[in-house]
Amino acid sequence: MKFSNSYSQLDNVFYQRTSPAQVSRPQLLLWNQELADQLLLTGDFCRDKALLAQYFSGNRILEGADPIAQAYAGHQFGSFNPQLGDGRAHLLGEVLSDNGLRYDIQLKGSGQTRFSRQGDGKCAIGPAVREYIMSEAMYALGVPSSRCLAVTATGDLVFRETAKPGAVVTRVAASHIRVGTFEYFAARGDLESLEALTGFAINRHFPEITLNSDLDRSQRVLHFLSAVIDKQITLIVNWLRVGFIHGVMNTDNTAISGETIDFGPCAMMGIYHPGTVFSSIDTRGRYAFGNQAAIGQWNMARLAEALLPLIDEIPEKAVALAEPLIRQFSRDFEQAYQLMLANKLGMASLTAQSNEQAGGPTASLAEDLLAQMQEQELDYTQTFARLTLSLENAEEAAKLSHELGPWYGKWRTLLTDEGITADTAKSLMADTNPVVIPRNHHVEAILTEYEQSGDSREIDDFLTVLRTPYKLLPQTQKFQDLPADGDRHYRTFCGT
Ligand SMILES: Nc1ncnc2c1ncn2[C@@H]1O[C@H](COP(=O)(O)OP(=O)(O)OP(=O)(O)O)[C@@H](O)[C@H]1O
Ligand SMILES: [Mg+2]
Repeated sequence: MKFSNSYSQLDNVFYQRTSPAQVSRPQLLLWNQELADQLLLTGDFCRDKALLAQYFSGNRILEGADPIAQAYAGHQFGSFNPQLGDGRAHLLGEVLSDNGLRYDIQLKGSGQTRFSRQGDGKCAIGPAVREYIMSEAMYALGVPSSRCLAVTATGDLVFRETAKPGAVVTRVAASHIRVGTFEYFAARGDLESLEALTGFAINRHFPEITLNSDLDRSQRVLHFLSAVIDKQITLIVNWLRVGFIHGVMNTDNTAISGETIDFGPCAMMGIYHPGTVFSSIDTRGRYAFGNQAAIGQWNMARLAEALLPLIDEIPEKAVALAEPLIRQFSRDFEQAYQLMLANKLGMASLTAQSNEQAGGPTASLAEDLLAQMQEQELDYTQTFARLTLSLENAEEAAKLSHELGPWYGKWRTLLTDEGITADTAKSLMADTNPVVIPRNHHVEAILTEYEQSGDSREIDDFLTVLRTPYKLLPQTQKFQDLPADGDRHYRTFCGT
């Protein structure tokens, strides 16, 4: 593994240089060979589980790594906390992947740092394995996401409500720069670091902005903000496409790269309802399924605020330049969201009328379906998968026509009117509507079983199914049945 360490070459206000904690008995629990191959991780040590456990528990440091804990701040449930940072994570460095892109390799659960506050710096096996499963599922679903290379048991206990076995999860992401990283320097009035961070983030994620020599500083920063907003829109539209609820969309959990990070209290929506919330601490539903776009926009407004001093020295002027980009979020999101729903219904673009006016036939057809799903308490994933199937299966079509009433006929008529054949619609829908999601009750059952038996075969089976979410495998059904209680009693917790 060949590291570069561009982040740790920034000024030391950006991080604390610190080593992961030593652990008692490291044991490799999960290893992601496909990801290792993509990261061009070769060499004998990759075949030596004991050695991998040493490296990915933090007991040994890979050659060339320069471990740091990154500083960041963040708005948590709307309140600003100026001092967060990696309280239980160590960034080892960056590697070049087979796609020519640079990825961070970070250990999480790897011990205390200067940013730990009251925390123990650790992670239990359950949340570590959960992050591995959920992030791999998201990646396979085609949703921008951080991924996991490994989960390593530490052999040490972690004290939560009870004593639990500890683990270190190795996370891979395009970077770990968060909206909260910008807020950290803005709140301190450290404009020099803010500018350095912005330059770093632009080089790393949007090099085309650096290459455009026509832009002055203000324009570069505005282009950057706009590019981050576009990525957030794409991310959230994808979450809504597959029924993902992040659960803790604080600005410290919002990556500039536009990837899903921090899988602490996340969950999947079964029965469609925009108010769906599973996180035990989200008592007011701030991060409910249907609120995610509005929160995404709110988070982008926090990023814009942090960037204001780089946009113009005169605050009013800076606001006047940044504000239209934040307002544009709503329009761009709506467009992307409606297009995504159209795709879920087999239409590659919004119909001509929908493009001209909000509430055109495609948009209202989709809205009507969602309203009906909500009222009839239908499963989101299953309903779209059944609609897909119904295009080639008359029996399914008859059933749906009965269950959904006139809506079904209206949809088929619109497809015909738009000149879209059943085959064309079906192939688009099959690529847009997953038949497999990491259903909450299965994720929990698998984690419980694993914590009791230590046998990872069931996890492997589950992952095999999750890795082909648009295809039914013989063993798929086993992991796709619906929970008896419709997830009404399901709760998630931050993995702290
Ligand atoms: N057990 C812990 N020990 C020390 N710090 C912690 C612990 N758990 C969380 N924190 C810190 O609390 C803050 C918020 O935690 P949060 O649950 O959002 O993040 P996380 O799951 O630790 O990490 P990430 O966002 O990197 O996935 C972060 O600064 C995090 O480092
Ligand atoms: Mg976090």
